[in-house]
Order: sequence, then structure tokens, then C-alpha cells
Amino acid sequence: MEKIIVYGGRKLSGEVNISSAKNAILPIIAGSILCSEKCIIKNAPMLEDVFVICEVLKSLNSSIEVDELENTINIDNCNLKLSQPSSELVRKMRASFLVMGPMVARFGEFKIALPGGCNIGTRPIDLHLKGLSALGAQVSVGHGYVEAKANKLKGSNIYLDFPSVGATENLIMAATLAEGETIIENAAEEPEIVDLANFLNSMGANIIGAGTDKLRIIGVKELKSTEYKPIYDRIEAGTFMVAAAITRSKLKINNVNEEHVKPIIAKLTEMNVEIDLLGDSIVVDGNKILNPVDIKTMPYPGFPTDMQAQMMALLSTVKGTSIITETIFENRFMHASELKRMGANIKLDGRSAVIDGVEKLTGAEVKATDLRAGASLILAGLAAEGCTLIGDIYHIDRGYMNIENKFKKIGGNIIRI
Ligand SMILES: CC(=O)N[C@H]1[C@@H](OP(=O)(O)OP(=O)(O)OC[C@H]2O[C@@H](n3ccc(=O)[nH]c3=O)[C@H](O)[C@@H]2O)O[C@H](CO)[C@@H](O)[C@@H]1O
Ligand SMILES: C=C(OP(=O)(O)O)C(=O)O
Repeated sequence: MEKIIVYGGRKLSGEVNISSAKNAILPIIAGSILCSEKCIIKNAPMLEDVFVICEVLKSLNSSIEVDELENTINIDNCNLKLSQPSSELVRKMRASFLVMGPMVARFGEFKIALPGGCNIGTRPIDLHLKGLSALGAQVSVGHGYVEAKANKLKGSNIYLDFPSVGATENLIMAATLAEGETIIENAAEEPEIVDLANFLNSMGANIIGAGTDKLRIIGVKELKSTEYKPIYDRIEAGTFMVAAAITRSKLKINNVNEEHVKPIIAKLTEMNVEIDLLGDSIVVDGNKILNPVDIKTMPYPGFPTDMQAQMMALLSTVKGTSIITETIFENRFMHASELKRMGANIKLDGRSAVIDGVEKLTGAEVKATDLRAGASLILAGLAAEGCTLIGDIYHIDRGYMNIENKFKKIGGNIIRI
């Protein structure tokens, strides 16, 4: 089993380039199912999750070539077949379930293993299923599988009880080839939803309103081939912004869309981190006396839950008391006990974490309990005195491309063993 070792206590400096977004490319690859022609995805991040979704499509007879040197994925779904991806593969990643909407839209039926929960929460799929039923599918769940059948999906009005990112994506894709018009209200507004809509529209879909809470999708008969470059990863950008702050260093972070990281900029600025915007780059200077802050995670444009763990690591190093409230996932504080091994002073009370900043963190042997928890431990390790040994780093590889090399280039003493 690979591990990451971080020797902490060094300042970082220089520039880092952000990759394309995991959470954008996964639904985009699933969305390619709607098209029987070729799709080329440029600047694709080479991540474990990307390889898994490609395997899911291959198991449906998609012809996919991943060019790791050129960061390009060539997808040809002209011979796609109605088949069932192995449950082992599907369970590896929540986002596998995103193939459900496009498969039903294209083949009129599909059966797939339940994606299962994961350690940040139970993560049900009821909103995806209610939406598919509203589009005319007969949905049944049993013995660990979900099956949806519809001769032809029909446009409908859908109101989501919660602006779920995945449900919004699945339903956009299902509605794209449905007959007539679909309205999705209380839709998720995340930048990755806009990117999926732009990708599908580039193939001839008719999706209006992405990025707002009301989407209008006018079904089309078929989609044409496209070449597409997904948006940059706002969570990877946020992680490096926090890296500058936690090591009290100055970093230039390239490939950042300011609009997408506004809630992170707002919180770091409130903490007294200095942030300068330079077009597609952002300069973050954390070499200041930082203030504690309170954070509440919310759907976009609120503060992203995917940045909560990294902020907890940072706040652990800031004198005073900060409170983090996690409103999206009911079990997303597992990094707290790992950070505590490094000397952090964190008390959990239901959905809130009270963090009292300590003078210094110290290196320890810890485990990545999920993807962003793993990132928070690398950040804490960079700031800590001594050596931090991080296990279960496969979680980190799901969503960060070349993480140790990116940190090495900016002066981080971090190795993979
Ligand atoms: C691949 C991807 O893009 N993952 C992101 C996506 O996950 P994902 O799409 O799974 O997140 P959702 O927005 O769907 O989930 C948010 C909340 O809604 C609940 N829920 C969701 C669907 C449903 O049918 N029923 C239900 O109750 C979930 O349990 C959770 O408590 O958005 C999350 C919230 O921004 C991010 O943390 C994930 O990084
Ligand atoms: C929770 C995350 O991803 P996923 O939804 O794929 O588990 C994440 O990217 O932080």
C-alpha cells in the first residue's frame, strides 16, 4: 500500500497549475453516452475516478482511448450496448450512477448496482429516481440494483427537494433526449452543472438556465460529435490557496476562475489572507497574522463542502476559536480525529466542529478517510513540525492529479513510498 510522507515546517513558493475538474469531467464522460458519434475531451485530468468512469463505459462497449501523455480522452459510443457494469466497478465511485440517466435516455432501459453509501454520509439516490419516474420511467430498486425502464422518456416538471448536484446532472442528461420539454426547479447551480450543459449543448442539446435554480431542457432527437475542454478544478485551486495560507507562504495559482472560487476567496480574505487576482491566476499571500472564522457549508454559491476539511486543517493553526458547520453531508468530519493526532484542538458537536487554534501541529501517522480528508492531512503535514505519514492515499488519488509532484515544485518536502 502506497503512503505519502510529508516533512513539514517549510515555506512554499512559486507557481502551481490547476488541472481540469474531476467533478466536471465525470458527468461529461457519462454524458457522452447520449451521442453515437465521437467525443474528444481535451485537458482531461488523469485521475483514478476518471479511469473508473472510463472502465464503466468500456463495460458498456464504448470504445475509449485515454492518452495520458496528451491528457486527451477519445470516446466513440457508436457501438454502445445495453449491458450491466459489474457491481464491483460501480461501487468504487458514487459518480458511476451518472450513467443511469443517459443510458435510459438512449436505450429505454438500464440496470445498475446501487452506488452505495460512502464514508462521508449515506448519500441516497431518491432524488435521481423520483426525477426519472417523473420523466416516465418505471423505476424499481431491489437486491442491490436499480432498474429503470421507459419506452420513451417524456419531458416533465421536476422539483428537487434539495439541489442535488448528481440528481440535477442525471436528470439533465435523461431529459436531453426525452420527448418535449423538461423543467427542473430547485436545481443545483454548481459550475460543473454549467459545464455539463455547455458540453451537451456543444453536441446539439437544448439546455437553458444552467447555473440558475431553474433549468429548461427541450428534448432533441440526437447529438453530434464534439471536442470539449472541461473547466478547471475549483476545489484543487482552493486546496492550493489553503496550502499558501497554512504554511504562511505566498503562491501563484494558475488556471483559476475567480467566479468559481469566490466563497473561498471571501473566507480567506476574512481571515486576513491577501489575495490578488491576475486574470486566470490568483496570488495568495498567507504570510500574515490570521484570524479565526466561522464557516457553514452550503450548495453553490455557498461555501463548498469539498473545501471543509482543508479549512479545518488551516483553522487548527489559527489562534482563537473557529466553528465549522457541515450542512451537506452528515458524516464529513472524520478528518477531525486524524488532525487531532497531529495536535489539533477540535471538538465535534453534531454537525458542528469547534476548532481552537494551536501554536503548532506536529507530524504523526494518520489515515486519509476520504478524498478531501486526505488533502487536509497533506496540508496539515506541510505546516506541522516533523514528519507526517499518511495512509490510505488511494482516496487522494481519486481526485488530485500528481499531488506530490505539484507540491514538490513549490517547495513542499513530500514523497510517495
Ligand atoms: C462527483 C461529484 O460531482 N461529486 C460532488 C457532488 O456529489 P453528489 O452529486 O453525490 O452530491 P449531492 O449534491 O447529490 O448531495 C448533497 C446532499 O444531498 C443528499 N442527496 C443527494 C441525492 C439524492 O438523491 N438524495 C439525497 O438525499 C446527499 O446525501 C447529500 O447529503 O456534489 C457534492 C456536494 O457539492 C460534492 O461534495 C461532491 O464532490
Ligand atoms: C465527495 C467528493 O467526491 P465524490 O462525490 O465523487 O465522492 C469530492 O470530490 O470531494
